[in-house]
Amino acid sequence: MSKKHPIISVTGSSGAGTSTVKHTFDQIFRREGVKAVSIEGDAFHRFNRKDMKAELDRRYAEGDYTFSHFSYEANELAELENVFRQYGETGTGRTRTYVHDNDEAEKYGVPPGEFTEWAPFEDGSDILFYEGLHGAVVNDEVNLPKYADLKIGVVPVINLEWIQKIHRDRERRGYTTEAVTDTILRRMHAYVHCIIPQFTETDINFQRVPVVDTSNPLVARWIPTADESLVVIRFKNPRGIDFSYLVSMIQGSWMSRANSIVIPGGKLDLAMQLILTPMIERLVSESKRA
Ligand SMILES: Nc1ncnc2c1ncn2[C@@H]1O[C@H](COP(=O)(O)OP(=O)(O)OP(=O)(O)O)[C@@H](O)[C@H]1O
Ligand SMILES: O=C(CO)[C@H](O)[C@H](O)COP(=O)(O)O
Repeated sequence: MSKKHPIISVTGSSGAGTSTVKHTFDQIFRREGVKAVSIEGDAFHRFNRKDMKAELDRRYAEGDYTFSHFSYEANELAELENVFRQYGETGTGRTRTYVHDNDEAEKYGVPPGEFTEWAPFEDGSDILFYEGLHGAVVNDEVNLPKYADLKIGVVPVINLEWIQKIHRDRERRGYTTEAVTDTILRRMHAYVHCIIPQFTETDINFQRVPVVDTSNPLVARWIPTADESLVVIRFKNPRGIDFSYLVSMIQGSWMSRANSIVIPGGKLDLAMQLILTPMIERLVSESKRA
């Protein structure tokens, strides 16, 4: 953790909604005059698309069916930890972009499935914002929560997460439902061993829960809307959280546990603003005094 150069990490599985949550953070940063530099977690994939397929084929041939983009070994996590550590110490660092589709290819001038060159963060930032798969990994090699000052989990219930991923990958990345289903299945081992353990490290988890039937996520005609869902917001350390204020400000919310508040899905943006704005303000004001 760093008082001088704070880091916020937002972790979620593929399709969980971390990019969507980033929009809310960007609104808070803009309103609070916070200059944030950001990392899109796929930048730290170890392989480009072609090499990843070759690696998958190699491992399958050896009988290893557990490898995927979720796996630790498929990502440069030691490099990510170095970036976190360097940013915490100096406010500098670097990142790149993994290009997923033709729209991004046009934007970055790099073909889909390839990386842009590494580039330094802009100078003079107040915060480093990470969103991706591995923002709170603790394993034998790295301890990312040690460097992140605020750790957020975006963890929709799994049927909803699959619906979101299927719709997003179909509409924005050109994959078929069958291809996305195969990807979900292939990633299951690493999902259990590499992704979900992070959500006990995170300070706050936002878990969207549909209140409509999602029994067969493979045939859902649309992603359950905000009004078709609730959100469970769990705080790892509830001390200091003014729950009575939150319940009074968020119409239709209630406490489900001493560390968890449940809100209507349509109030997620408001809840994030109410909860995160003071936390971000405190990180930045403390960094200015450090
Ligand atoms: N709170 C929400 N309400 C409704 N739809 C949502 C919500 N969050 C995410 N989605 C939808 O789910 C899909 C996946 O969201 P998003 O792209 O943010 O996921 P992601 O975690 O960034 O995925 P990846 O890590 O693979 O890039 C998108 O179609 C998005 O519009
Ligand atoms: O979204 C991802 C993980 O969250 C991966 O970056 C993505 O699936 C890799 O893309 P592709 O296999 O299409 O090159």
